[in-house]
Amino acid sequence: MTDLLGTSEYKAIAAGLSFPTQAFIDGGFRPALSGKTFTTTNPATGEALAEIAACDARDVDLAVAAARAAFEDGRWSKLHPGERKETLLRLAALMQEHARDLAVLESLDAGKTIFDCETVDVPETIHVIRWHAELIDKIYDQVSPASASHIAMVVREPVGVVGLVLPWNFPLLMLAWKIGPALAAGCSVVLKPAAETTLSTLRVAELAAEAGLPAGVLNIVTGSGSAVGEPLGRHPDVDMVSFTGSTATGRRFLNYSADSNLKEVVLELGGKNPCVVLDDAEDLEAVAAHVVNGAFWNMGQNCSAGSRLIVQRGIRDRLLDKVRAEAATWLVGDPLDPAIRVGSLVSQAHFDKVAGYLEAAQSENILFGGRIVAPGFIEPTVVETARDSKLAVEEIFGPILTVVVVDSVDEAIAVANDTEYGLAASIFSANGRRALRGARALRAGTVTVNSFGEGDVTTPFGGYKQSGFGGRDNSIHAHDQYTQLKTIWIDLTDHAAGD
Ligand SMILES: NC(=O)C1=CN([C@@H]2O[C@H](COP(=O)(O)OP(=O)(O)OC[C@H]3O[C@@H](n4cnc5c(N)ncnc54)[C@H](OP(=O)(O)O)[C@@H]3O)[C@@H](O)[C@H]2O)C=CC1
Ligand SMILES: CCCCCC/C=C/C(=O)O
Repeated sequence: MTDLLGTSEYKAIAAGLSFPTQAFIDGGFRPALSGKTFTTTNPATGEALAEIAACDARDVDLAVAAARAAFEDGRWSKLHPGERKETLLRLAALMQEHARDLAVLESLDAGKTIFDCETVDVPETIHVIRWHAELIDKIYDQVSPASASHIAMVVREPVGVVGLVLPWNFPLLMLAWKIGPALAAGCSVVLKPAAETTLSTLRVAELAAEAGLPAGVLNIVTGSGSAVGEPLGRHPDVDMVSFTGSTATGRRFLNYSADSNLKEVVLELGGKNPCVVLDDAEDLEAVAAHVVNGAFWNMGQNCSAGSRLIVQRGIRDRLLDKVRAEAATWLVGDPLDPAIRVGSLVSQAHFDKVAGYLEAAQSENILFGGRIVAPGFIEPTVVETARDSKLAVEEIFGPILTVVVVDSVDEAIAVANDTEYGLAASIFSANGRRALRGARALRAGTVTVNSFGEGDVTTPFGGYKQSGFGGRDNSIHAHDQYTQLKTIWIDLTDHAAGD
């Protein structure tokens, strides 16, 4: 467990931080070709943090060309897997050395609490990079059951140049979920961080260079979705794109692919994830802790947030008392105060969007919270509502939990599945058989029983329905995104000898 510092010590670290602000292309930091920049701010204070290179399609072209050259000459793609592993382990070690600075940088840039950055985002990011590094020299290819006169091999090859487009809610962790397997597999990467949360990504690029990652293998093109994300999605020399973000933007990437070179597209999209509590659930304090964590962790800015509580009527009152008590312990305030669990929403624009939902909640039955604490800061809010209300149906991506009361297990599952999304779900019951039947009936990529969570790096993460498709992040299956299968048939017949 990380030893946390005091707020003043974190502020002192923040004041002394240094970090790159230019795009990272072909092994070096450089301004946008246009010379333009954009300002990134600390959403918790509104203060400007840095001017960052505002790249466009011409910078994307440069980065893709660098990635292509690196891929084709094999400086990374053809290295022995064990050598790639050593480089990635050096990167993980450097990130560990600079873990505290990375945590503070992430907190400043995204409004995330230092508590989460120190205890989850940064340690988990390092763990994920290490895990994929360790995996890569342990994956074997296959020999198929062909006849005695043939050998048929099935070998994995890196896909080539991959475009990775990241969201702003877990900037470091999503970077690790994507570059971990992509680099381990031998691909070259052109990565676009979300404009709001670029700084930690650039710092990792700096550390990657220090770790010995060859030039051109990891390129970071900074800028907006329209100026950088779209040209990357449309680029004819990008072999695949792995995207995490909204369903609307994911849809665009399919169009970009269809309109360009039919690049592979892997989408990890939104969610409106149900948390089903059946009336035989036990230890309601523990259940409430999971419910509150699922709904309010990272200010609810989590595609797998348990944002819909579906509770059987018989247990409603007792559970909601516990949920209220638990939510009251989630203090809202300065993200650099380690006692704080609810920091700032990521940006003014996102705050405005969530505040709109809070406004809509005022005409519903608010059970807890419901206030804007300060610009950017919304207190955890629990609101009872109809199953088809706007609040219960749309992805809010903020600290607002909806509660829908049901009368039976079948109704609970029906309400849970009545959504266009299918990323994650939870079910709570003391009866193992009921819980497992429910787990099988819930249409979601990850279902947790008597807990909330996304699993860990060992288990695949991705969605059913409009929560995404094309592959999974995390686990050995993540490598499927970044490799393709080649069949090599060898005919052993010696025609000259007649056998
Ligand atoms: N699944 C998840 O984890 C996430 C879901 N969301 C959901 O999406 C909502 C909107 O958030 P938002 O930031 O707008 O999410 P987006 O899906 O728009 O952003 C995700 C990434 O895509 C980029 N992008 C945006 N527009 C385009 C485009 N036209 N072409 C190519 N790339 C593009 C963004 O760039 P840039 O931001 O720099 O412009 C960012 O890097 C949230 O309120 C939430 O509901 C948001 C983030 C993560
Ligand atoms: C420690 C696991 C954290 C998982 C966060 C998953 C979020 C994904 C997303 O929002 O895209």
